[in-house]
Amino acid sequence: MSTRPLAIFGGTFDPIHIGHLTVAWEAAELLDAEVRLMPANVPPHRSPPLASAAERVAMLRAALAGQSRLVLDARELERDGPSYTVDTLHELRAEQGARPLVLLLGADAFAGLPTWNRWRELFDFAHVGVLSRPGAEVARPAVLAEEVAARRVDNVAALHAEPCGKLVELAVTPLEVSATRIRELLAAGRDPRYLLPAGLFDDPVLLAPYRR
Ligand SMILES: Nc1ncnc2c1ncn2[C@@H]1O[C@H](COP(=O)(O)OP(=O)(O)OP(=O)(O)O)[C@@H](O)[C@H]1O
Ligand SMILES: O=C(O)c1ccc[n+]([C@@H]2O[C@H](COP(=O)([O-])O)[C@@H](O)[C@H]2O)c1
Repeated sequence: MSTRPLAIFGGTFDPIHIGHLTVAWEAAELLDAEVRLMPANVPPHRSPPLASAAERVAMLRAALAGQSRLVLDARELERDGPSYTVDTLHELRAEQGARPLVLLLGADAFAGLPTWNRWRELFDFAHVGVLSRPGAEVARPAVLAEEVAARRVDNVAALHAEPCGKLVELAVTPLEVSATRIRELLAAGRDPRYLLPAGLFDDPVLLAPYRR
């Protein structure tokens, strides 16, 4: 079997920035996958976002306009309570049959995986693609290192051949950009225009959550 994978890139996207877009785009190329950006309604393990779900979706729509390789999947906004990834992948697996699913995670998010809800089950539903991120070259906890050793493949073809269970490290262009930094700049009255996607940086309504 070889089917074009479906890759999921979840995040708070408060706001979406050029780091997200660059790594998602490169993952789509490297994996030859459809990539869906999936905003979390209630992101587990962090304080609530400054922008509402509707505001974050409006920013995602503006950021994704004009191309078709990266698409929005807003399904988590329809669920109340913490947006646990295992629940989302369970739902996607039921929809997608045996199609390969790939959960994309920045290296910082991946390092925290053992704290996630039912984290080992994630591999029963999807492969994991770890996206390099500058500043996230931290030691991985031992349980995670064991999981990596058992599941790691170097060739993305292995991800096309099976529906789930493998792990691949994707060397994407390192961009030291974070939503935290962008929020800080906007709150200070600065203009981080080139850290933001076109379609966002000149829109006072979309950026209002960070200036109020
Ligand atoms: N510059 C980047 N390079 C690689 N991965 C990134 C980058 N920015 C974000 N990610 C990844 O995108 C996903 C969603 O991240 P998130 O929306 O929390 O953005 P963030 O910039 O990390 O935000 P914050 O600063 O608010 O924590 C996570 O898997 C994260 O690791
Ligand atoms: O399922 C979990 O327990 C879990 C814990 C922390 C984060 N996540 C997901 O990881 C993605 C990135 O989270 P964040 O906080 O870095 O934006 C987002 O889709 C979250 O819903 C999921």
